[in-house]
Amino acid sequence: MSVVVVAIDGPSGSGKSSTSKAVAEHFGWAYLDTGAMYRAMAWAWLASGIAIEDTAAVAEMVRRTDLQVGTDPVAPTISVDGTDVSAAIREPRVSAEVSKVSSIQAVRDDLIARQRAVIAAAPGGIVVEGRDITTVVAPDADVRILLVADPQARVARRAAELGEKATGAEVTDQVIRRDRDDSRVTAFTEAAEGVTVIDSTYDDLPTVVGRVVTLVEQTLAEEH
Ligand SMILES: Nc1ncnc2c1ncn2[C@@H]1O[C@H](COP(=O)(O)OP(=O)(O)OP(=O)(O)O)[C@@H](O)[C@H]1O
Ligand SMILES: Nc1ccn([C@H]2C[C@H](O)[C@@H](COP(=O)(O)O)O2)c(=O)n1
Repeated sequence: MSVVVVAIDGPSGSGKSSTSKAVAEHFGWAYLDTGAMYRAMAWAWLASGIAIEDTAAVAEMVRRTDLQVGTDPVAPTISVDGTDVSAAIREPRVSAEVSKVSSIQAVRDDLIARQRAVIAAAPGGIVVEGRDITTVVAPDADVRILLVADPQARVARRAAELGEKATGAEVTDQVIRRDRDDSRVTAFTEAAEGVTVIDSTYDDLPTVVGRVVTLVEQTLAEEH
């Protein structure tokens, strides 16, 4: 039996992680946060002392790094060479630097191969979220969604989530500047052909989850 793949892309703060986890949990499927993989490699790079300009050395470090990703949507985990970095990769210092690492093509090639291996090994189904899932990682996914929201809503959500852990300037940087940098290497600002756009600006999380679940159910019913 083949794996059901739901691919969700979108800008920072549009709700990809929250929505994907809830949809995966609803169906009893796995969940893959590809952004966490880039964050984990950025965390490793920050500890390495390698100059970012030496892209070959950064890519080699990534190639040698053991990355373990847990795909339980209720308790996703991620570790680098045996160290649990689940909390550390969310720190503002990682958010501020991750785009430098994720914009190195050799790093992307390495992580995309690992992402495809996780997808292929998923039992039953998997919800995969990121920036290039609908276009590069899994363009043949059963369901492909671009989850968007207005920049003001995304900044407000991130600010509420981080509270005193980040200043207003850091929040704006994490959302607006990061999207600008990330969109140079991944195409998540426009929906590719066959991708369904879901706008979460005015809908709360349960409503958005319900829309995705309905879309998945309709698509699977049409496939059979
Ligand atoms: N539909 C929604 N309405 C209101 N708040 C939401 C909604 N969806 C998600 N949120 C909240 O917005 C914040 C960002 O959501 P989430 O982390 O899922 O976004 P994301 O797209 O995965 O972001 P990033 O790509 O930066 O990791 C979280 O605090 C989450 O609880
Ligand atoms: N498929 C992906 C997923 C993520 N990235 C990059 C871009 C983001 O700035 C960074 C962290 O992702 P987030 O945790 O905010 O979703 O990783 C990418 O290039 N491709």
